[in-house]
Amino acid sequence: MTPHGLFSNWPPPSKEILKEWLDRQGIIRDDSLKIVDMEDGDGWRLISGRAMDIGELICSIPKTSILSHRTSSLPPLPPLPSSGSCNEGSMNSITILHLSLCLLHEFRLGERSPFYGYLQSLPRDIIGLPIFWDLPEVCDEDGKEAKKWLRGTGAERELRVREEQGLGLTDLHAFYSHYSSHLPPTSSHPESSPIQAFYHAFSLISTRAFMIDLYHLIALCPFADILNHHPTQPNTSLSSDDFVCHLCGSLKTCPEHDITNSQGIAYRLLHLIPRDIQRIEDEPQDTIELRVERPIVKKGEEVWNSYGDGLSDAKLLVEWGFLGDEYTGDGLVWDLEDLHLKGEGESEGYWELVDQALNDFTHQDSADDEDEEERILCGRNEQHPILLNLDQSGRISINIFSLLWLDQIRSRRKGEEDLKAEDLGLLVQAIEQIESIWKISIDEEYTDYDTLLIDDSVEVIQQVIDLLKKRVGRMYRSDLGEDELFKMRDDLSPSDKYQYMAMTLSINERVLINSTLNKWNDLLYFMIASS
Ligand SMILES: C[S@@+](CC[C@H](N)C(=O)[O-])C[C@H]1O[C@@H](n2cnc3c(N)ncnc32)[C@H](O)[C@@H]1O
Repeated sequence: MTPHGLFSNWPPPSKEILKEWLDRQGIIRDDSLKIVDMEDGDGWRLISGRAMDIGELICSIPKTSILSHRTSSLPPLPPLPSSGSCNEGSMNSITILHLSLCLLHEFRLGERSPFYGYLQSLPRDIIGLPIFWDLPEVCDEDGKEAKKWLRGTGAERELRVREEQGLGLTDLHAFYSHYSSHLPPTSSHPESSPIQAFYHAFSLISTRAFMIDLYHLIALCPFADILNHHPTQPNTSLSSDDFVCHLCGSLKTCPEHDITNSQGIAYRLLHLIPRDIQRIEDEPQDTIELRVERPIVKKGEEVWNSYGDGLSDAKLLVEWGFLGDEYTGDGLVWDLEDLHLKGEGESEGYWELVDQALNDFTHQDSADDEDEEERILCGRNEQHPILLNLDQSGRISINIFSLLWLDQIRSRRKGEEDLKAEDLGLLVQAIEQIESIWKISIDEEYTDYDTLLIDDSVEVIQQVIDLLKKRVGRMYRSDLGEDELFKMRDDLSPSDKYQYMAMTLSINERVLINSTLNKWNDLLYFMIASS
């Protein structure tokens, strides 16, 4: 049993109690939707009893029924003694930790919580997120072994990012040791709860809370949180008007807090077309909706949500505790330190140079370009233009190549000369040249190519190869081949579920890196042999 001390007298989760509670809250659901058990018996999912077309309503949830720090009865928190810097990351972490405390408070209230009908439906054990894998009392020996397999993977990086944002295990401890005495005693919990109770609440917030609006910030959305995530073909996503009054949460113009225009409409609504403003002003209540988007829902099949676009397996594992079956996301990501460019690459001037060179250079992914998958470099990521990654198709980002190439020019000149405008022109030529040599090498047509820039490019190719080798070399049991690893994973006992996920992630990343390494080695060999 999970040692959090919660739910000792609670009957098992009941779908009926949940449905009655949802009805009382005015949460509207399509009649054909059915809550059923997950195939492995661990949790629930949603099935549709009929085909549903695009635009049809799956559910509508009044914001009064969501569980946020605004709707919880936990008294407002006093400030942390030293909240340090108040950047976006730390605000985000405080919001998550605060809502975890609110949820724990509601659990401690038990049947006296107005959310009881919903709370009783939630998982009773701590969700085994990787942040807890080192704790045998939460994740047994399986977690400890699994943690080793995360070494060098994207999940290790995601865990580091979470720590930098103030969501590491030590942050959970610091927050809870400061605020646990702030939890009011309840009839079933007159004493403070152990840290494991806070872990449990945190694991539920990490895996189930959604961003709602400027007033509630993040919240648990009953019923909407039954939907599982589909990485590539979700049927729906949660929609909430987030531009509410941040003081009272009103979506329609609020006479008390809003600054209005001459027609009495709040400025925060003026980005909308008049028809939508009218709809908002006339609506009796503000709701969160899930509607069928693309593709349509099929009869008898699961209705899938999207927890976010392009979420990588590493992120899904760290924040939601599972792996998707399909590869999405940015692939493998490097930092400037990994490229030994921390100093230079961090300076804006350096990125400006790369930007200047690449801005006019069209090497963006385009669906109608048949050769796209055959390239050795991938274009810049629209959302993160300075991302240093290896994409899921085994292409190194043009940013990595560019930074290494400029660095190669600088080191050839031994720092005696700054980079010049002509160098940017040469960089673009080098990119085009690498692509065309790669194409010649795979087409096996031994055509002549211009050998200008070859020496520098060969150096850069060596560095890309080193970068990839180093990444695999850092992984746990990097001495083992892919076949041995697959066998080891498939021989695991069914109870070693964390090891299974961690090994799967680690093996998938190795397969991607090794296939990319083969391509760059082939390219290097071809260039040396044909020059
Ligand atoms: C918002 S809840 C969804 C409801 C969940 N099935 C339940 O019964 O509690 C998110 C959790 O569901 C599970 N989940 C969601 N999508 C999944 C998927 N595609 N495959 C496996 N598990 C998934 C993960 O455990 C995740 O942390």
